[in-house]
Amino acid sequence: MMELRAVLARLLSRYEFHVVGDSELQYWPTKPTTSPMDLFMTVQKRTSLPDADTLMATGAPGPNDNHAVENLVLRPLTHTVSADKLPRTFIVYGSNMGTSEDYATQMTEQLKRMGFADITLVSLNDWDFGSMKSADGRRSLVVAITSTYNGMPPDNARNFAKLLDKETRADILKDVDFVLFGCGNSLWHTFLKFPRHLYQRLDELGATPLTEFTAGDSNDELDDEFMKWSLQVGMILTDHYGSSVDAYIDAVTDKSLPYSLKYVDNTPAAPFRLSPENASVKVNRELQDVERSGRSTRHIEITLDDTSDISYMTGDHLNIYPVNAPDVVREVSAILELDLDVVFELEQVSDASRFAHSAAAVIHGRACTVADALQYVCDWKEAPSRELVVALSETSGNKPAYDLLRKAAEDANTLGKQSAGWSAFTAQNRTVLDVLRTYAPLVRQIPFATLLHFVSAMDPRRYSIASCQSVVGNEVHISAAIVNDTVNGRSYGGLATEYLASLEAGARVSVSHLPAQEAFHLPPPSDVPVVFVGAGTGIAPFRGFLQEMKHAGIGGATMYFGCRSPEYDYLYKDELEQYIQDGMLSKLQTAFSRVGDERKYVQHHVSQDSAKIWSHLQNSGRIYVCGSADKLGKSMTTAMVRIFEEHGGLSADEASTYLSNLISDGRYAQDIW
Ligand SMILES: Cc1cc2nc3c(=O)[nH]c(=O)nc-3n(C[C@H](O)[C@H](O)[C@H](O)COP(=O)(O)O)c2cc1C
Repeated sequence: MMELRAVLARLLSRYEFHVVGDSELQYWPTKPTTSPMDLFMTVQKRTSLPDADTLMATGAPGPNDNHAVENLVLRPLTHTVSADKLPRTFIVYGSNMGTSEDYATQMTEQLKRMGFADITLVSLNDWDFGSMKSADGRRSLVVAITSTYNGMPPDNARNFAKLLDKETRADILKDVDFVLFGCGNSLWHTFLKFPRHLYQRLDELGATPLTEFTAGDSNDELDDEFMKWSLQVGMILTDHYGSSVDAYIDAVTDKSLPYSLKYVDNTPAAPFRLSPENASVKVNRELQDVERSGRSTRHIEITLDDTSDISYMTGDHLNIYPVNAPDVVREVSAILELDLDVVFELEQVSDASRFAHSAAAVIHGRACTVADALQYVCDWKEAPSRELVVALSETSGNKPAYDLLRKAAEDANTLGKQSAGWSAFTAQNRTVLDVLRTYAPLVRQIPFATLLHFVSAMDPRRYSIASCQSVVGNEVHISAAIVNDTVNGRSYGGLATEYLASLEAGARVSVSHLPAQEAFHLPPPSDVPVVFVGAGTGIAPFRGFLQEMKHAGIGGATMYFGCRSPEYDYLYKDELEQYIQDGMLSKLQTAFSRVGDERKYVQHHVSQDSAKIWSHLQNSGRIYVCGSADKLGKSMTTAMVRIFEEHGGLSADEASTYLSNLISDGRYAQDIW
């Protein structure tokens, strides 16, 4: 796809395109900006070039009068603007889990290579947007990339968002052009809420959007959408500011690799870990009757080192840094024919990286053994990247045995990841490890540094904390559902959960603490009643809340808990029944989905209790929901909207707004994934 765009850019800089006829263009309804229907053009070699400076000064149309074409024409090379004439650029991001930050780093690299010299990369909180008004009328460019959490800004954008909303000077950003990419997940009721809000506020404060609002969905092909957007933005900026077309083409097609590998003699001073080992496993026990359920959920108690400096609130999250199993490490080293004890360093030889979160980017700067790289850094269980598949296909020659691989690479480059070729390939090669196994001879032709560049570093996995620190002291408890899918006769264990399941008492682990959103904590003791709704391991934070309530001597909570059967996966049954005896729970409603003919889920019970739920909310009550976004989060949203329609006499729209207001007031708090 990148190559096609680059070819397009070259064509546009060398030829004039004129649309035949003057009727208004119609677009395919599903792609209203990118896919025109029945578009016919004449093509002529450029003989005279439009004057870029005149165009920029007057905004006058170029030699192509047709609007659709005018928007696409890239300025010719002879009028390339020097770096100091290009705008000062702020690449600003809001990100909790690193995706938007990663994309912002990639945009920084792309823009640098396009010739933009004055670039500042900062989180939204660190961006001083109040000082953007220019003294000399020179324009600035803002490239904003942000996610959203429960419809709110990410943590490193929260303070910024408060200032932005307070800002009343309508022209404060009048010297600013901006482009924005939103990251979200369509499973959330508040899909892309903050990125949309940011786009609107930047516009209201006088900034000029250079593209329409664009976003991706992490429940779909987020990376693909970002890639398309970054290429489109590159073209638009080249056109708008007159930067070099060739530099743009080089920036988006440069395949030079950023790292070279050097083997070194000395053993690294310290083992290579993404985060230091700072805790030990105390207990790791099964919560289900595995024989009957066929599934496993582990209750894990972790003792924090005194030096770990972790203090948490009930309802917060714990990050666990996964470690690859020793047999995977041995297998990968055998495939790569690498000695595990060898020590290497990576040297940066170019800034061409589009993978800020690659294993190579993380290792770069420190000596590392092959063993540590394979065990503690590389994510062998992630889906293969397009770049890895393309690199392998380039070494595959014409052998028919590699047809599937070549077709995948070709389709991914031209049609994207929805294409038949890519889908057929990933159906058989779900993980990088699968690819290494299937294409071992090709993998060995790729330098190790290149492989490290195409494989991500393992992300920590986040678990809801299932304990209250006032009760358990220097411990932290979690409940982990162990993922184990079988596809094509192969077993695919979850990266972190398979690791967690394997941990024995005494095992050392790396953990860190993540605060939950403000609303997902218990209200002050004297305050309002609470309702907990959870399914499966969604019970975890409520176990912590109930410990806290007992510790504080508070009672009266209502709990809806869903699982399959009281016989085999009723997690923490004894503890919950004890909380009823002790009065922390005044009502415990269970929903069993595999008992009897009728499948019952928690939302059905919540709907049945609609009058109570409505009156609970009228009495300033709070509702907490924890479980899968797809299954529980969505159906609870539907159930709540119906309750508001029925008891509040609200229309569907009003009921949705009512729910949104409860969420922003922190009275309907969700911890869903
Ligand atoms: C606890 C939690 C809450 C989330 N809330 C929302 C939301 O309200 N709306 C949305 O569109 N996406 C939501 N998401 C999805 C993230 O915004 C999405 O995964 C995004 O790509 C993360 O980007 P980041 O790594 O830059 O933070 C949520 C994800 C989590 C884990």
